[in-house]
Amino acid sequence: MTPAARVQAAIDVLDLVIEAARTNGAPADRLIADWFRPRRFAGSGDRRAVRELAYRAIRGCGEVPASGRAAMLRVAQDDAALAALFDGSRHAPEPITPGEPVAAGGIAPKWLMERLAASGVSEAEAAALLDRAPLDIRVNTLKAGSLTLPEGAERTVAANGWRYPPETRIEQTPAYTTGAIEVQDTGSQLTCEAVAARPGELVIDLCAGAGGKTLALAAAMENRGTLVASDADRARLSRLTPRAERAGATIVETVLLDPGREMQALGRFAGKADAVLVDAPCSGTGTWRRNPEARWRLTEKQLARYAGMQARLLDVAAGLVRPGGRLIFVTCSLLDAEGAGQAEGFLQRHPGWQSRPPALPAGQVRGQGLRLSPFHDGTDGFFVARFDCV
Ligand SMILES: C[S@@+](CC[C@H](N)C(=O)[O-])C[C@H]1O[C@@H](n2cnc3c(N)ncnc32)[C@H](O)[C@@H]1O
Repeated sequence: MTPAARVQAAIDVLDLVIEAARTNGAPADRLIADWFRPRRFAGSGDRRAVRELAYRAIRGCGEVPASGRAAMLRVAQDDAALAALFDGSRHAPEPITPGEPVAAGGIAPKWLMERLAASGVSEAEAAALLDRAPLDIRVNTLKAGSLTLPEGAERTVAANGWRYPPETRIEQTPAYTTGAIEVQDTGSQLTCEAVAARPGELVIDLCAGAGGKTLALAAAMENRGTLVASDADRARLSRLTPRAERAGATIVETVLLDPGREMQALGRFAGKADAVLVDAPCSGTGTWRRNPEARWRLTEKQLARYAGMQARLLDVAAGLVRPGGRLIFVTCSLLDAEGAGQAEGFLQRHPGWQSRPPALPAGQVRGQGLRLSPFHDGTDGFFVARFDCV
C-alpha cells in the first residue's frame, strides 16, 4: 500500500471504530484485524502503519469524532507530512478543503474529565492514561527453572516483573510458549501481590475472567492449597483452563457463577476463605492505554451500573472470608466511584472489618486504598484496597 492509501485505510477503519463506539460494537483491535482479513494484499508493514495511524487519531480525540476523516484531519493538523498525503491520488484521501470539519482534540469526554478531576486526577495524569503501554511480563515461578529471558528486558518493581519495549514480539519466544513467562501489566502483578496469597491457603479469585490474576496467585501459592477461580462469563472462564495448564498451575478449580446468585455455587466456601480477590467489573479508565476508544463508549449510566455491581460483589465476597481472613478489592479505574468511594461504602456496610491498605512498592494513597497510575507508576491504572475480617 502507498503511504496515502494507508491513511485512507486508517480513515475507513476509524469509521468502523466510531460506529462501534456508538452502538456498543466490537473493540478497535478486533475491528482492525477484521478489516485486514479479506485484504490479503496488505503486508505486515501496512497493517502496523494503519493501526498506528488509527490509534493516533483515537488517542487525539476526547469526544467521539463525527467521522474517521474528521479524526484523521485532527492528526494532520499537527503533521504536515501526513496532511500532504491527502492528495486525491488513487486510493488516497480526497484533498483537504478549506473549512472542512476537523474533530476536536482532548483527553476524554467532558463528563468523564469532570469525574476524573473530582477523583483527584490531574489533567497530566489523565493524559498519561492515553500513553502507549510497554510490554510487561511476569516470570512464572512455577515453570521458570532454566529460563532464559528474551533480550531487552528491564526489571520492574513487581517481584517477578520485567519490562520490554511495546513493540517486542514475545509470543514466539520459547520462554512464552513453554509458560515460563506470562504477559501481565506491572500494576496487575502488584494487585496480585496485594493478595499476599501463601502456600496451603484457600484463596478465591471471585471475578477471575480468563485467569490473568489467577495464574499469579497459583505461583505465589507454589501450587499448594486451593485456588477457586470463579466468573459469571462462561467463555472467559473456559479460556482459563488451557492457560493454567500451560502455566503449570495445578491447584485451580473453576466455578461458573450465575450473576445475582453467586452463593449458590460458592456456598461450600462461605466463611472459609483465607483470602478473596474481587477484581471487579469496571469502566476500565485505567486501561485506556490499551483500548483508548473505551472512553468514547462509557456513559454515566454504565458507570453507575458498574459501581452497583462492585458493591454487590464486595458483599458476596465478605460472606466467603473466614474470621481473620482478608478481602482484596481491585478495579482498573481511577474514578473514586469505583475505588475510594467503594472502599468507604464497604466499611460502612461491614463495621466488623478493618481497612489495611496494602504495602506495595508503587502507588499513591487514595482514601482507604492505593491508586496506581501510568503517570505516577508507569503501570495501568488501578485501585486496590484490603479489608481484614476481624
Ligand atoms: C476486571 S474483569 C476480571 C479480569 C481477570 N481477573 C484478569 O485478571 O484477567 C471482571 C470480571 O468480572 C466478571 N463478572 C461480572 N459479573 C460477575 C459476577 N456476578 N460474578 C463473578 N464475576 C463476574 C466478568 O465476566 C469479568 O471477567
